[in-house]
Amino acid sequence: MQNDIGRVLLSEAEIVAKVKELGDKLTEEYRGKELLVVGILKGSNVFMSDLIRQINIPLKIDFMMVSSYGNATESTGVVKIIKDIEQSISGKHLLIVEDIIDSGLTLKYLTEMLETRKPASIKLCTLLDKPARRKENVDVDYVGFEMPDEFLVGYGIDYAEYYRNLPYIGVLKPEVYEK
Ligand SMILES: O=P(O)(O)OC[C@H]1O[C@H](OP(=O)(O)OP(=O)(O)O)[C@H](O)[C@@H]1O
Ligand SMILES: Nc1nc2[nH]cnc2c(=O)[nH]1
Repeated sequence: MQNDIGRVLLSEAEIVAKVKELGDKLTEEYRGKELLVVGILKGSNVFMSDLIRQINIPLKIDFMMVSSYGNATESTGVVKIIKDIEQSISGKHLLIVEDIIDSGLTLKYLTEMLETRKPASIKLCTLLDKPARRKENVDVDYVGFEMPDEFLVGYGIDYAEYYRNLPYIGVLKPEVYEK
């Protein structure tokens, strides 16, 4: 698996430091508020697990699972909800956690849909952002790293469901796609 990585763009240590920095900011932002952290599966799983342990106030967690990419490297633009949040979000402060924002199609759809359920607020936190790829304008409140327009894997982010367990973010060697 490690042999398939052409270049490491973000090391494990850089990610750990950034997650701590984000956790400190979120602790201050949500102190005294009823916080529900919602991870968008599957990609956010690794980031979310690390992030919530750096937020030092009471909080609840939930997950949504949506599908927009399948095994493709380009968004299809069609967002399908596979698993929904299992509790009422009315009056709660929602923090949506993503691993990566690319076209913005997934979050645009999700935030508009969740707004109709009348939460107290919705904010977005993503580890990685690729602003050059944006097709829909979404306001992202917390961004770990801005990334170039390359297909990334690792730290929860997959190619054909593999590489999610890499502790760093990298790009694959071109020959991996030819397999
Ligand atoms: O801004 P967008 O272009 O909409 O892309 C972002 C979405 O793509 C990725 O998920 P993916 O569909 O690959 O599913 P996964 O999280 O299960 O890997 C990522 O986790 C975001 O949810
Ligand atoms: N694996 C992967 N999925 C994505 N979804 C949106 N952007 C990306 C990316 O760079 N890599």
